[in-house]
Amino acid sequence: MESDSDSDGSHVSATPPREERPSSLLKFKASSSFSTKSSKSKRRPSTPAQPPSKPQSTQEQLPSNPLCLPTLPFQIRRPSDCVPLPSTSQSIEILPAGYFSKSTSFSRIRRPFVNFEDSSGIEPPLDSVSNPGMKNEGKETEVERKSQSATNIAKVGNRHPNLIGANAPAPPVKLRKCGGEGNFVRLNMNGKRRKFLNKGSKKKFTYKGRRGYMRNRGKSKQGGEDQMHSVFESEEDAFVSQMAQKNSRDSRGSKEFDGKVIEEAVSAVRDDPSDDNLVNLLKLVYGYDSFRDGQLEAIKMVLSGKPAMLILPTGAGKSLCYQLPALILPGITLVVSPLVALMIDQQRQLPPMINGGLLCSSQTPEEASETLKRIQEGATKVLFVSPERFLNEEFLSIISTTSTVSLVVVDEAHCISEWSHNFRPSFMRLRASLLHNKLNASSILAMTATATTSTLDAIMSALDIPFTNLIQKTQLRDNMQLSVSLTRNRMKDLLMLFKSPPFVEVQSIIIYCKFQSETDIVSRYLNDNNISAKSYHSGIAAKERSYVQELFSSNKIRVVVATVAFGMGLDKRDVGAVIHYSLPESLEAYVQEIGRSGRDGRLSFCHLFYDDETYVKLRSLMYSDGVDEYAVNKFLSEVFPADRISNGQICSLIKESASRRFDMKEEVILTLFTRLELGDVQYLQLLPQINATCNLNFHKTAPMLLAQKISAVAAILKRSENKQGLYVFDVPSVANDMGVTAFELSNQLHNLKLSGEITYEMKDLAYCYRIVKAPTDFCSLSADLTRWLLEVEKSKVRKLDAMFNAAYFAVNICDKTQGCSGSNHTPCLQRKILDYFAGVDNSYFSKKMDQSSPFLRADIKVFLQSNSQAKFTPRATARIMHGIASPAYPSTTWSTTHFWGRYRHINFQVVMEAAKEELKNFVGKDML
Ligand SMILES: Nc1ncnc2c1ncn2[C@@H]1O[C@H](COP(=O)(O)OP(=O)(O)OP(=O)(O)O)[C@@H](O)[C@H]1O
Repeated sequence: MESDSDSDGSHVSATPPREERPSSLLKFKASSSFSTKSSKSKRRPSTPAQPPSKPQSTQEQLPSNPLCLPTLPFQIRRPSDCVPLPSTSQSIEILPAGYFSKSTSFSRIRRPFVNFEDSSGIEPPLDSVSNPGMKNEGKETEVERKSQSATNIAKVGNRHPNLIGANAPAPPVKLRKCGGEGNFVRLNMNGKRRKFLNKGSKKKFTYKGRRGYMRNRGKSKQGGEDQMHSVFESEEDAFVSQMAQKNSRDSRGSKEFDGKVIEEAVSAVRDDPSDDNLVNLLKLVYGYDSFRDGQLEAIKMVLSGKPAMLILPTGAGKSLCYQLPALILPGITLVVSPLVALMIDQQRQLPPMINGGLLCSSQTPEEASETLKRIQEGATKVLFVSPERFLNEEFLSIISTTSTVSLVVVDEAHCISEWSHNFRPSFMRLRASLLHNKLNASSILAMTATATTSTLDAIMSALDIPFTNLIQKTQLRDNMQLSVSLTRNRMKDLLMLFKSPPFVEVQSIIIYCKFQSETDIVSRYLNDNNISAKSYHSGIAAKERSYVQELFSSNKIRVVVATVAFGMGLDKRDVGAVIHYSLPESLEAYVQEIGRSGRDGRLSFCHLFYDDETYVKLRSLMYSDGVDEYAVNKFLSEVFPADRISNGQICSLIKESASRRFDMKEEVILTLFTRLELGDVQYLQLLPQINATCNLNFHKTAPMLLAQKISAVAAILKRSENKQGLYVFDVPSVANDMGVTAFELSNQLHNLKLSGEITYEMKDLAYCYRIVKAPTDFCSLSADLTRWLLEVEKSKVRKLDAMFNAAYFAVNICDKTQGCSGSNHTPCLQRKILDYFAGVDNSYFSKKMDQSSPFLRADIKVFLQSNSQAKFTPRATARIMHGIASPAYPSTTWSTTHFWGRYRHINFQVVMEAAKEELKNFVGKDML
């Protein structure tokens, strides 16, 4: 995305020197502030060079197309081509109740706020407190820091009360001496409740140290960019493991509580779930005097067995809404969460009398079986489980046969919806039918802080939650002061922000950047200016990340400069400011990220820098997941191979190579699979991913002799190729021949290995699925799937546009009659955010991208001619013109072309259309 050099034959360009910025954007008031730095000046001089090394052409690697794949490198579809297969801006007054508290935080600021629109408005740094963090960084004790922080906050204006609810600040939790074992209500194997034997024995509760959870997988994200999913389970690593171990060591070991008193309070609630009894239990368990807004309502709904949808702001206390019911309900509570780090954090925060467990795919088999054993023993009251694990047949059967599932909690429930900012295909597979039929779950609770109306619809219909059971409070806390400024020089402006009130006085700050490289540069710059900072992103070694988080959590460093990889699951209560160095990708992401601040209820400060160049770059990136019909068709033809389709057949698709062949990210492939499983017609059933290729070696008995005795060996010999003495075969194919599952075949191989007959190695991680009903009309199916994916892509672009619009509005359009002043735009940003969540269209600004360029077609032509050895689709060509890497066209190969990212400022769709026209001409000419 970043690179741009002249190095291939395509240096002969029809284009004059590149425009330095999107020209149409310049027409707008705000756009006068584009970075004046010429990107061209950074480029190497144009030298005739070799064309980029030949890419792995997606088409060349395909098997002959049994369906309607064209011979052209792109597809022009006509219905007759398809051969069916045989039968196989609102006013503040209308805002929701509770939107603004009577004492809104922004109205309490007494000091003038730094104004980035008018530098004359910037207050000089206060001499005495010019940068308290600078003096003793890493040396102050926590007490000193806290007292200084309190003084500083007081200097800024006032100590802000906890505005999240109507509650007074929470008193410290006082836990009494234990009168029983940790989990005073246990399940036996029948799922029935039984009391502890040592009830009332006054035995001191200690939390047993738990084993590490995850193996070190230390992967770094390709491309230097941390998308939200980069920190999800598939990429969890040693950091998570370390945190898990640390948490299990230090979370609960020293706490004590009076189990008998709590047990009595629980019994009282069971008999009569009145407000008084619940508040009494709240006090005993947490030490809090009252529930926050929405908590009591949600808890009562869950206790009454009704499915509930809960929308509360970040840091408002959603976790308590399942923790307390978990204590009261007889069975186990399952919490499905998208992020292992989040699960670990939530497990750590469980009160000591609630025994927690964790299950995720990155655990070792030993760790997972230990957790399962504890569940079977009834020793686990709340189980945090990743969706991948949750959907595993084995898990479902263990849970349903050994436990009573009282409650299933879907945390970050927006991940269920493809219209959310953070869609997870595995979440989409969580459905009410599954939860009820397979688990017999008594109750369901879905929770999120960020859901638009369409996301909400999707969640509630997937989980069968009626709208009467929606508990929705405002999606914003009002103790966050929101400011925004257009930046010409982000680095300089950032430093200025740090030197100005109120930021100069804030002790704990997170800066969010889009790219990993930015985090390193910014943190170095801050350190050079005596502000202690560390960078954090998924490319940093796990140990180092863990260390950075610890330094930050213990206030030994003032600033963490991070990508989105940091923060989810972070409940550091005293983060006083969040600065967005780059525009977030959506208002949902913005709300989540600023929600890391002010969790102690005090006023926090959130500043957003925006500039048009970053917006244009991000807008390009929104097209990196999209696919077109040509690719979907290829995908379908491999998933349902014409020669091998039979219902019930188990098949596999190797992830890495498929991703390159279809030029689709693995996540997109999984999304398609999910859609084929859960759409109107169920075409397939997804099975757990497996290593699909087996390399096997015989040791004791000759293969033919062994085959006479063992049917698995006979089946293997039939299907395998001999490669340098090794028998290489596809595991699902052999399993199909034998009429067993791949899992059963693996068990047989394992036994043969134990007997010394064979050794083997499994590789090539693959999606595994059972064909339920092969589609009869591939063409209309691929058209439907493509339409859906394009809608999802458009929705992502609209989200970014809405984010940009909000920032643009604040800086350029806001008339400051509603309480905004200087760069402080809390009222208007809050309104924009709430409008957005309520479904009010914010996308008026999206049309401002350039719609064309006189040189575009000519440049595409030159590009195609100079890379005639490769085959392109219109989308692949447009991606290169936008500088977007994809599995089949990686940046390592293609960023060397002169055209890489050259037309980023032109609407992607326009570039794609132009590419389509040129490809038609190009291929046509070639054929003459
Ligand atoms: N009734 C209450 N009174 C005082 N403090 C509370 C209350 N309920 C929860 N809290 C505290 O609020 C903090 C945030 O809670 P929690 O982590 O559950 O928030 P959340 O809504 O899940 O936030 P996020 O969406 O950001 O994960 C915790 O430290 C918790 O102890």
